[in-house]
Amino acid sequence: MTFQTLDDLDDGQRVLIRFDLNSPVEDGEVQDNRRFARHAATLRELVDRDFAVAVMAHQGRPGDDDFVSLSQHAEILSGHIDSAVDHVADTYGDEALDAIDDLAGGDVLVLENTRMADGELPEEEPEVKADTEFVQTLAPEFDAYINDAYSAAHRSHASLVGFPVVMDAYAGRVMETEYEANTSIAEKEFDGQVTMAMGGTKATDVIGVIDHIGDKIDDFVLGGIAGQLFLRAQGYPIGYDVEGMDLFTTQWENNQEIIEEILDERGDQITVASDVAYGEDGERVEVDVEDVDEKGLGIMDIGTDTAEEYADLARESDAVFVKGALGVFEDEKFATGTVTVLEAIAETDCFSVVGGGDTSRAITMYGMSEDSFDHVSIAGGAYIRALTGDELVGVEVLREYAE
Ligand SMILES: Nc1ncnc2c1ncn2[C@@H]1O[C@H](COP(=O)(O)OP(=O)(O)OP(=O)(O)O)[C@@H](O)[C@H]1O
Ligand SMILES: O=C(O)[C@H](O)COP(=O)(O)O
Repeated sequence: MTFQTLDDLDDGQRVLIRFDLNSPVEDGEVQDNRRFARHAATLRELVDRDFAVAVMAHQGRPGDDDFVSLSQHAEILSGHIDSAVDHVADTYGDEALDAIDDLAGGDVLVLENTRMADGELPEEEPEVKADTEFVQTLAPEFDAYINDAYSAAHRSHASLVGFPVVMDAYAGRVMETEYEANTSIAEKEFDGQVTMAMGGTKATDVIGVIDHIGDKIDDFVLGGIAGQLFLRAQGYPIGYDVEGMDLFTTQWENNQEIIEEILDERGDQITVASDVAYGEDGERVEVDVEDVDEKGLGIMDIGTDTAEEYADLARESDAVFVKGALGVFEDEKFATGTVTVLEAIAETDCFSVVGGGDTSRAITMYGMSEDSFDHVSIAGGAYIRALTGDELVGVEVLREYAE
């Protein structure tokens, strides 16, 4: 059985919804991003359908600089739905309960950062989370619980898994679309070539994907840190820490064995860069990997020939999945790899999914339209798990307790 959605819910009820509004915080300011826009669409529907809505979400992790209140998140959401969104600086205490009591149809209230609530952390079984005072106090205040936080659904925290055990639970619109698109790799049959372009800084994630779904993908084309580690494994003096960039040593130590295994068993499915780009005197310089003779090069992008080669492969593909940028696209000099491949995917009518919070930013930054892709995921860790076929506990509990 699958989960229930907003189509199964009668209008005008009192609902408790979980969003994932976890965002970059710069100098104390929460940065607006795609997560707000996506959840705002769900929220707009709930307001239009006259629901009284309380929102739960987390921001950062305890102890980190970005572990802040959700007051700014409420303001940003309000801007997106163009109607009032209140905030209460309490998670489930008296102040929160009073504010919930005052909610009428069409009202929206954002509760305080769920990770400030006793019982939200650590990760435990849904039935254990359901027994927390947090869940036991809030659940009776509402007719239904909605989980829209697909990108946090790999976490077994109270606000994500506890409520479906004790009350009617539904998937929100973001949960529904993300789930469908991200599991497509496991569930869809593609007629022709299936390509996966991967890069970014989290090489361990990328390598895990290759290891898990090698049978479903014809070609992996690599850039970013993972791409350089594969070049290192092939004997090139590439993929070593340079001053100011210590992304390689630990990820190499943790993955050397598996990279060598992958190259042994699936070498013909792996394509790495034949040329790369680095910075010198503020300029982009390109070099063939065969001509790199020192370990100290700070490689920031795949080269132009490689980018064209990857783009050609994308154009020939029936489906393309992307995780992680192929270069440091935030600097225009080093955006060639990422943008050339994304533009090729956007222009062809292959089935395409682009995942990863940072990577999906390149689409907006370089003037591409989200509509040119079948799906642009706002999830990082959850996207990876879905691609590898791993279950997401937040989704499983919605299914398990569906009526
Ligand atoms: N050669 C490189 N050196 C350093 N950083 C790189 C390189 N290539 C790509 N990156 C960086 O990788 C980042 C994106 O990768 P990341 O691993 O964070 O993946 P994501 O999937 O987009 O995000 P998340 O998993 O956090 O949602 C970009 O910000 C880009 O600058
Ligand atoms: O931003 C994310 O990937 C999700 O909100 C999960 O956050 P977490 O990694 O701090 O649990």
